[in-house]
Amino acid sequence: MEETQREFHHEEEEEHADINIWKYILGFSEMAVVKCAIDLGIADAIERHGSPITLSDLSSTLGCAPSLLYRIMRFLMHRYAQTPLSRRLMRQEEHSMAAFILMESSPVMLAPWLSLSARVLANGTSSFEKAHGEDLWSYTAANPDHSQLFNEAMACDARLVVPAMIQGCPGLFDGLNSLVDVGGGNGTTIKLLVKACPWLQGINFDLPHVVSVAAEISGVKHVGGDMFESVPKADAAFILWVLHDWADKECIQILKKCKEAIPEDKGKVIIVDAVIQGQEEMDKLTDARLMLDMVTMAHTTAGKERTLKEWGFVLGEAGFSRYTVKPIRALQSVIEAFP
Ligand SMILES: C[S@@+](CC[C@H](N)C(=O)[O-])C[C@H]1O[C@@H](n2cnc3c(N)ncnc32)[C@H](O)[C@@H]1O
Repeated sequence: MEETQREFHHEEEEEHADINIWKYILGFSEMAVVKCAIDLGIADAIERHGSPITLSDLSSTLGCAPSLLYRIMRFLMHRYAQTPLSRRLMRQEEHSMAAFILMESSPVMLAPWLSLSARVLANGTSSFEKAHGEDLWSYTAANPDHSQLFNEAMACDARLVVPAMIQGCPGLFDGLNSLVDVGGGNGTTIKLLVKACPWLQGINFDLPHVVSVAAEISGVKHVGGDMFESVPKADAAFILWVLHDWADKECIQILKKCKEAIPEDKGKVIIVDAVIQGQEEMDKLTDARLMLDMVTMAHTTAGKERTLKEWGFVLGEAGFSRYTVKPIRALQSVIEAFP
């Protein structure tokens, strides 16, 4: 009996392998076709049409062959309900993720994936540097087009995270008069925060080449600089999706600079970053967080997604006396750290 069960289990595992190996081999097509759909403007054309559209109308609107478009649509329809998810592929939409997909599927960001194994073997040589000869931040400084694409991609995420944070952490910004967003990109995050909490004076702090081209935002001052040297003073420092780009040593240095920027008695640092959970705490976004960790491995020099224990370590080393962690409806959690 036991032998039969073991055989059955083995057969099941083999079948699982037969199916899933194709997901590994062909999985890339998923992002590539989604990019193709954005490039063609499929979701935008359907939205403009205002009601379900026939294949022939859609293909003539887009100016492409119906037979090829049919196969693209068959793939997308098979995968995605043509509702909130497909709307995220529109370029101009509140929850659009088009820029994020275009950034991740750009040749610049795809090239480092090809040398991921070399990085793992060499234990440290960055795949991005191997592909481009410099790290991501030097590359964006020298390539304004890529910098713009990168900042627009980050802004897509900010538009999802900020409402999730405000809903999931009521009172997070109460009692603060000023807030500095460290590594704030083009200022989308602080713009949304100041809009939601109009009593806040906002500072958007990022590298000079990023803030010098950022659009003016009412209630927000753009400041260029280097977070490893100093961070502009404010009642609280906010840092979204920045610390995961760095190794522990750099992460501790950035946190120390954030701590210096806030009042010792009533200041706080608000970190918004992923927390990698243990087996028993897995949720619907666990897989996406593990994928994100692979992205940080491919695209940053020594960044990583951290477990709770790893967050505790860097916060302790940076001199924070206590911290709280709150999951929100996003890839990231909110960590409040107090001096
Ligand atoms: C992954 S992006 C996050 C952007 C933004 N916080 C968001 O999530 O929308 C990391 C940001 O850190 C900035 N950055 C990198 N090195 C920096 C430095 N030394 N000083 C200040 N900002 C830096 C980059 O320019 C980039 O905007």
